[in-house]
Amino acid sequence: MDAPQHSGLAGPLDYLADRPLPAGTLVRVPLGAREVPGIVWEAADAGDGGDDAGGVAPADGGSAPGQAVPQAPGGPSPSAPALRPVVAALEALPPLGAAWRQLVAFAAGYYQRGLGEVALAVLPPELRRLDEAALGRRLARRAKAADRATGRRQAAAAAGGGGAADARDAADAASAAGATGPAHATGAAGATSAANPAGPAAAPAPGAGPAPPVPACNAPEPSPEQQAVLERLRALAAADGAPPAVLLYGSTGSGKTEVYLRAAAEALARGRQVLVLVPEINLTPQLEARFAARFAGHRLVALHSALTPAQRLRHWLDAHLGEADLVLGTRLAIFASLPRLGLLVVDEEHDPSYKQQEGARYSARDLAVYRGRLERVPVLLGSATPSLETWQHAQTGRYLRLDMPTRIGRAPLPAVRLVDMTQIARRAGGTVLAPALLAALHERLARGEQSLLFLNRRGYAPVLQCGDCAWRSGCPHCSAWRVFHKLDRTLRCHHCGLSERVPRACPDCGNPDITPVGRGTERLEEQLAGLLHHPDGRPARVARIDADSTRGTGVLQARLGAVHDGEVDVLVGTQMIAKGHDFRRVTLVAAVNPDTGLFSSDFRAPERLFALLMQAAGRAGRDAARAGRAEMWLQTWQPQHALYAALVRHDYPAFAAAQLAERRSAGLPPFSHLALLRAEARDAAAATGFLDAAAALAPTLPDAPALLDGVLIYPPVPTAVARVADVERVQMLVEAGSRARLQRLLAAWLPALHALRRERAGPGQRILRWAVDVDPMEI
Ligand SMILES: Nc1ncnc2c1ncn2[C@@H]1O[C@H](COP(=O)(O)OP(=O)(O)OP(=O)(O)O)[C@@H](O)[C@H]1O
Ligand SMILES: [Zn+2]
Repeated sequence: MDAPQHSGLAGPLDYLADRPLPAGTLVRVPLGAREVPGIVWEAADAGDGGDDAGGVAPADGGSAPGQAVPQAPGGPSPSAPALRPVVAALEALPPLGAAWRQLVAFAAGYYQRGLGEVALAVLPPELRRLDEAALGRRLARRAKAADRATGRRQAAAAAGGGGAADARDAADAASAAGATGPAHATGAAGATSAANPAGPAAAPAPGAGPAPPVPACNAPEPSPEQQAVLERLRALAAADGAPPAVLLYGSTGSGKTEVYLRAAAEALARGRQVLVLVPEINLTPQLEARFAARFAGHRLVALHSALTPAQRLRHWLDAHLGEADLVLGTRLAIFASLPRLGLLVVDEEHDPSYKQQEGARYSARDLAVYRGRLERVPVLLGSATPSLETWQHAQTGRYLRLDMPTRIGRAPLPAVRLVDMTQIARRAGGTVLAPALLAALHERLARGEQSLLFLNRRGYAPVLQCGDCAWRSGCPHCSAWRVFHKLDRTLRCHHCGLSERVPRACPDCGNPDITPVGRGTERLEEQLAGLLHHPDGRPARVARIDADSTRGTGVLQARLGAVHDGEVDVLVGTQMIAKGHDFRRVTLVAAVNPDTGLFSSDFRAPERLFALLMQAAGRAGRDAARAGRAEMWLQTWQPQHALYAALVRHDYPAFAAAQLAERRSAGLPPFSHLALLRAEARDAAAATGFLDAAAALAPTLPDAPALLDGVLIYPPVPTAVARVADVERVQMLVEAGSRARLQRLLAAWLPALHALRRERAGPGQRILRWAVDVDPMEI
């Protein structure tokens, strides 16, 4: 669905129902000539005859704005045009709770999208396709399976388990109450509050009595720092009102995950559900294993985009029906419906992948903070290198910062060594690794330790070139080079996906001598295989992990398993290997060419590079017994750079202070608030023209002087890769001193841009699409 983003046009529409439907009920409604899924957003007033379903947020609401009937809280007003009836209602499904609807409404408003668009986009696609009968069958099947499981669990509880079964029963009962639908006009609210463990059937209320026992299964004794953090968290959970978001600022390997596990155990013991967000799908299996091992008696489900549609629906229902106690997922899981949510964890909160980059461009991290406040549950943001926004909030006291500076087992952080590449004689083909680094790698091989080589560029070489003429392997459809992949002898564009066999000779002059320029992970792997050997002459076992080498289910997990089992001596990879992994035998991490991150036009590039390198360094020396020898090597042509100087001292606070000072003087976030207007067209002039016209519209808006006070609208510029798949992309930055100002302007301005787009239909004016990105991550 190519739903245009549209603000202000996409509030709920009114429909008729033959009986009162509780808010949060999934329905199918007519929209224009089509039938679309929708959600009852506001139940009609029970006193008005009960024939109005209230506002419905249809999936495509607003794409037919002429249909929009303003929401009339007291039922249809006499002057309103005839309402169309709801086609079907999925009454077997407990309605989506008030908190969930408020989260979605907030996200739609804040990120300037249609309500129905966001609401339906964040539900499992399969759910939208089910009809009442299919859903009924599915729920009946689940109920049967659940009965069997409850029997098993009650037996287990009798044998000494905790209050999980009780809380589950309460949730089941609540779901059942919600599912009766028409008889309970306030069913939605009833379901959410009944599902909260406040009733006698539930586990002890927060703060009642001493801390509940934590299941002891394979849990280490917490360190003093972990202990202190957990005590503070306990106090927060027991206090009245919404707790502040907590930044868990802990070194790599300080045991943050162990804190999540224990905080989760305490929430579970209170009968609550726990949501844990991780930045990348490929980090979910290992974390899932850790949680599953710890919480054997609890239901744990994953929610991410790599699930099959059927799995995603099943897991979503587990969460929504209150049957899953723990939900572990990537950014989309922030919208999971959790009737008894008690704790939100955002691991590696600084990670850019929490920002959705298409459609509704939301930040799952920011929404987690909002959701925590809304539902009055603790939010734990964990990082060794927090985002500067979060760090600033911790400085000003908006978030509570809890520190864990010490690595488990008092292991020191790896020593950081800068290799000054300007001092190393250039050889033909480029120096792969500095001699000192090569020697350090051989030391590890001799001791039977592992090394990680990190290069954030996949493929064999980023470009091929002809030795005779000016030909280079450009992409015909993008302003980018096509990357040479040697293994399957292709030239591939990483932007549009175009893949072709490598030509035998230069397509322009016929010269057979075309050569790779630069180095990607494939080439690094190949070169290392010839360079590295054990003391007895055996070649080193080199493996590679990047998006190319790990296609296919299970490949990545198998390869990671080989590293954990010691079957690999040197692991080469992209940022996929830098994050999260708890490798025990790695004592050397090297960044082969990190400088590329220093000179980006994006003001967040240094922040991202610093975090990535700190995180990569954190993969070394995680086993205290070997940590004394752990090293992080950086090959750089910029040895004096302040970023590296801070990295050598492991000094995130100094780096953050310097960056924040720069941002303050440049008026950049977190000291200002940004939105990007993007336009795409076949022709760059049309995209630029649209944005210029949009900028010209702003001062003509009603109340423009007040709206534009303290707001800067910059001239449109091409994006970093300006053309992708023959589409030109231009963006325009809008900067405001406060969030509220930015929101006010966008809410008034964007609706006018829909009209503008329709007007600009002339030759050379047409754009393909436009969108707004609030709090953009990449500039
Ligand atoms: N209290 C403890 N006693 C002993 N071992 C512990 C303790 N806490 C954590 N560990 C172990 O220390 C290692 C590092 O812990 P963990 O993975 O939780 O760190 P982290 O802070 O999440 O790391 P990173 O941010 O680098 O991913 C793990 O192997 C974990 O099992
Ligand atoms: Zn391309």
